[in-house]
Amino acid sequence: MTAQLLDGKSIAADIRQQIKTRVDALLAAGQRAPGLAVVLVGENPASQVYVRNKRKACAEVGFRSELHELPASTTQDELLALIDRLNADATIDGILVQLPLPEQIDEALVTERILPTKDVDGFHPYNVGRLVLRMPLLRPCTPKGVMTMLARTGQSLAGLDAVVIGQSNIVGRPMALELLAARCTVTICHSRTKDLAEQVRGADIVVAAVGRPGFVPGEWIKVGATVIDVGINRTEAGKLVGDVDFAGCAERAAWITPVPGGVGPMTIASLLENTLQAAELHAAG
Ligand SMILES: Nc1nc2c(c(=O)[nH]1)N[C@@H](CN(C=O)c1ccc(C(=O)N[C@@H](CCC(=O)O)C(=O)O)cc1)CN2
Repeated sequence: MTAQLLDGKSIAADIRQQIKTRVDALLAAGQRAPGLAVVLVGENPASQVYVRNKRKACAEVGFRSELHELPASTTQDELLALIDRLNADATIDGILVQLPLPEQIDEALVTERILPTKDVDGFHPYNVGRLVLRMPLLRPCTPKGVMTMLARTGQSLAGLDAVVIGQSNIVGRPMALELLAARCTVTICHSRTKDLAEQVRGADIVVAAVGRPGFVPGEWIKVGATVIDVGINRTEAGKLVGDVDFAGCAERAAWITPVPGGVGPMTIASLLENTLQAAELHAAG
């Protein structure tokens, strides 16, 4: 079997086109463009790429975005003060603080400072709590993008066995909640999981989000499974690779996401959807 590609780049382009159409309608109705504030602390090269890609996508769909670049030496209080100002800014519908943050800053404290209705990353406990309680509002971008990709396969997820490898707050844990809400039977695997290969071998859907290049070999994949690779690993040669052995997994899977060009672009597309949703929430008062 050679897997069908879940082409995140083209799915994200479709979503951007739909959003641009909705923004054009807002503008035609005399409303302002949605506004996104992007906060970047430090000089992490990967974060600089992601922030640039996010703002480029904003421009393409007609959002207004503003970049707040702070030095790596920024104190926690300085960052919290900026967030307070952005929370109070009525022209800002969404606020995102690019992660990771320098070690002197508590990411959880920063995340909780963002108004839940401006939390377009969906990381605030309020928004995660709503996901737990099946009352989703603003959903974490990467898991939301994965669900959009899974919908494109046309398969019903109800009753499927899903294995999520990785338990991070921004991917693994909310990913498991999204799959549970879609009525999958979900297993979250992590560094202490016994016999990981056996867990994966039983999965109809495998989401790899461990940050280890080529971690999931093809021999672990059930024939006909769907493989979602969230990994973004840069090799010594500077090549981007995912968390799965793509060639090996593609021989057995029915569907697979590429890296690059898979989940990454969908993360940004979901951010745009969240920002438009936040703008509509704010316009509704
Ligand atoms: N505040 C946030 N920080 C981080 C998030 C997040 O959702 N919110 N997620 C990740 C990084 N991330 C978003 O910021 C992200 C990663 C990758 C891509 C992407 O488009 N990747 C491309 C390749 C890009 C490249 O050339 O390196 C692809 O996979 O095709 C977008 C967003 C951690 N931080």
